[in-house]
Amino acid sequence: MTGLIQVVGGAVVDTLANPGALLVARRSAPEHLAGLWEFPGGKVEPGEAPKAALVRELAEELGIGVRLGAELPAETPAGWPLNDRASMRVWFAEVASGEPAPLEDHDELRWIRLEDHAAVLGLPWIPADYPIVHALLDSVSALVPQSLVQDRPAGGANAKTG
Ligand SMILES: Nc1nc2c([nH]c(=O)n2[C@H]2C[C@H](O)[C@@H](COP(=O)(O)OP(=O)(O)OP(=O)(O)O)O2)c(=O)[nH]1
Repeated sequence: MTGLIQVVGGAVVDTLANPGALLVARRSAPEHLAGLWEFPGGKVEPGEAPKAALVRELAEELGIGVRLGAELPAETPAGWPLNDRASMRVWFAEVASGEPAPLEDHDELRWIRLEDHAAVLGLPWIPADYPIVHALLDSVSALVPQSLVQDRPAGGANAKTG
């Protein structure tokens, strides 16, 4: 018997290649979560693959088609613990079709700049999401040097071209 509820969430960014902004969603229900921000997504249905569930949830909730990118690595295969019974796996995603709108479960959507860590962390998230948000910010910050290094010779800071 496994009582685990598998939840999937989307870290929807402006572009997967160079993420600068994250789409966050404010829950309108249930009452104890209303007003808190989250990664749009939801529960995987029986027999459904997690990534398919995420694509379905983002279409239902936001009216968008998405391209999924990498998964935000978590410590367990079930992802990030939300409570005793539920864990969430999170994938980066970008909008492939449609315009995000709060069609279901949310009353507001917002694009927030990822470089402004204080603003991102200052939102009232669902409490279980804070470790995920921290990991996401770390992961995106780590992307910047990698992309800057791409055109540089492999020799680091001492490598000179002239
Ligand atoms: N989608 C989402 N759910 C989260 C996050 N953080 C968090 O603790 N949760 C919790 C809230 C809910 O108890 C559960 C997800 O349930 P849900 O209500 O979004 O799932 P669903 O769309 O499939 O809805 P339903 O069929 O149960 O009505 O996970 C998050 O960032 N995103």
